[in-house]
Amino acid sequence: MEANDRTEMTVTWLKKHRLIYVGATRHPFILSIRDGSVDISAFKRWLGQDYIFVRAFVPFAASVLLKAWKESDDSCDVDVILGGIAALNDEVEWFKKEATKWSVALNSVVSQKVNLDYCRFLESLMSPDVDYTQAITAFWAIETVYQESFAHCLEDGSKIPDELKETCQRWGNASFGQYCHALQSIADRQLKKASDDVLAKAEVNLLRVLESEVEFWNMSRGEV
Ligand SMILES: Cc1ncc(CNC=O)c(N)n1
Repeated sequence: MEANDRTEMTVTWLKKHRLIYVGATRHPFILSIRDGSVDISAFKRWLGQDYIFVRAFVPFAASVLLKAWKESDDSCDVDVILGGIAALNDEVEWFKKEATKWSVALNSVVSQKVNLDYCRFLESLMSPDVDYTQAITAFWAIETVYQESFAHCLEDGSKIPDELKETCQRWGNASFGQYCHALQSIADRQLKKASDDVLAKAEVNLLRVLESEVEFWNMSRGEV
């Protein structure tokens, strides 16, 4: 590959940073859901913390939508992102229902440091100084880690406990996969025409997302 080949930048980056990507998408927590050995207290911790994260992810998604509307040459981007926001609306309700099922009191969950740091990072990406290319690349990466992780749980040979199937289906289903691919195409199109400076920043942000996702799973297992 030529050093300046910008075709499918996201694919190039995921190859380059494969170890951390695999760390985020094949984490022991995910593997334990897949093989049925998951510690239920870890699952409940994840549920409470992820609800806090998702609530911060909603305004981030809204900021990406705003940037798409202002900066994108293709009005379809707004539709893709709006679809993501609609899914988030369902997701917030799902978390409430799921929390009741597992007796997790969402309003008394205290955000852990890893989660606070990740939410603060999201907030930094909401700044108007961060351009659409950087924002959409981070957005794609965040959604894709969950899609890849939970889709792996659903692959052949899995022994997911019945009561966790819905969780895996939420992010592992085919239509969420298509949505992630649509985000990836948008990110690749934007990265192709970005300045070297924006490209460098987008890659740093991608690494930050992948590291944060690994830490989020570690936290869920009670390891931080
Ligand atoms: C920590 C984390 N990363 C990604 C997602 C998936 N995006 C929205 O739901 C999520 N829920 N939580």
